[in-house]
Amino acid sequence: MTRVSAPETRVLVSGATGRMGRRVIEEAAARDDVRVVAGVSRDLSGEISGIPVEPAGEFGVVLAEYDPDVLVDFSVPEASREFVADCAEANVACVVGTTGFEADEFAEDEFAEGGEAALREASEQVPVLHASNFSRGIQALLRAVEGAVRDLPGYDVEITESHHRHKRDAPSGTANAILDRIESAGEFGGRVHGREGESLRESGEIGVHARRAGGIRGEHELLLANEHEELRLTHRAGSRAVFADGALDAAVWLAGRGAGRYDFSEVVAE
Ligand SMILES: NC(=O)C1=CN([C@@H]2O[C@H](COP(=O)(O)OP(=O)(O)OC[C@H]3O[C@@H](n4cnc5c(N)ncnc54)[C@H](OP(=O)(O)O)[C@@H]3O)[C@@H](O)[C@H]2O)C=CC1
Ligand SMILES: O=C(O)C1=N[C@H](C(=O)O)C[C@H](O)C1
Repeated sequence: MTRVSAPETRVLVSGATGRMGRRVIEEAAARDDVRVVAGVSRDLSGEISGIPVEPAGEFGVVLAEYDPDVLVDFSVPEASREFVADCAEANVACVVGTTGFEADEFAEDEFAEGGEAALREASEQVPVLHASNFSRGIQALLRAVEGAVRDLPGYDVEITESHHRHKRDAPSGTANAILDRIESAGEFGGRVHGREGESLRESGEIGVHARRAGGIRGEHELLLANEHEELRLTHRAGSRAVFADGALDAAVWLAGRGAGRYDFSEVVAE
């Protein structure tokens, strides 16, 4: 009997020369369900691990030439918006891992009702999945956050995230996603980013702290405390492979779906 295997998902990587782009290319090489057909970069024309890298400035031409099923984007917001708009025109699905968009651009209601124009518009024509964190552990953390906040009303809430010294945006996209979950699960005042000088903690505020040092891949801790006890929920990424593989899982899952906005929790649930 001849065994018919599922076709590989053809992936184009934007931000291909970056820490994540390179890792996506490396991880894809070890899988048989995806194939990176090309990467794009502003500066490099050549190859990364045998994969052709084409000019980002000719993105539309690259889409036509390589005919990918899915774009996997780990770049910067200003570039990501353009890539996604071009993909919508070319009927290419989009998995976006880039963070650092304007506050609330990607908040769930904002996306649906008018926040991030490029993603919203693209999702009317092609499937679009944006996640600030493609690790499965963070998906579990997000669910745990909701339960903890609901179960511990009135507890003080603080988030600390730690990343490598090259990270451009703060707080991290993941910290923002955790903040959104906290605020949807309970009644809180405002977000307070760091503290200095006269800064007595007010009831209901959520403290947010960003550390940048060395090569830390990504750590997020949620602390809930009252006078008598502390609960700490911590996630630590040991390698960028966890993000790259999650994004590739999302690409395989997204290929062939109808236009719309999708969430990484749907990928993890299957
Ligand atoms: N969702 C998730 O799970 C994760 C998300 N991230 C996010 O992914 C993003 C990238 O992270 P990382 O790989 O560490 O960053 P890097 O700085 O290493 O890479 C970013 C890449 O984007 C490209 N780029 C930068 N500016 C432009 C531009 N104007 N036009 C086109 N391309 C551009 C650069 O390539 P070149 O200069 O060659 O064009 C660069 O290689 C960040 O937003 C980060 O927060 C990171 C890890 C996990
Ligand atoms: O820039 C990074 O490295 C990471 N960015 C993402 C974020 O901003 O949340 C995810 C992960 O923590 C690594």
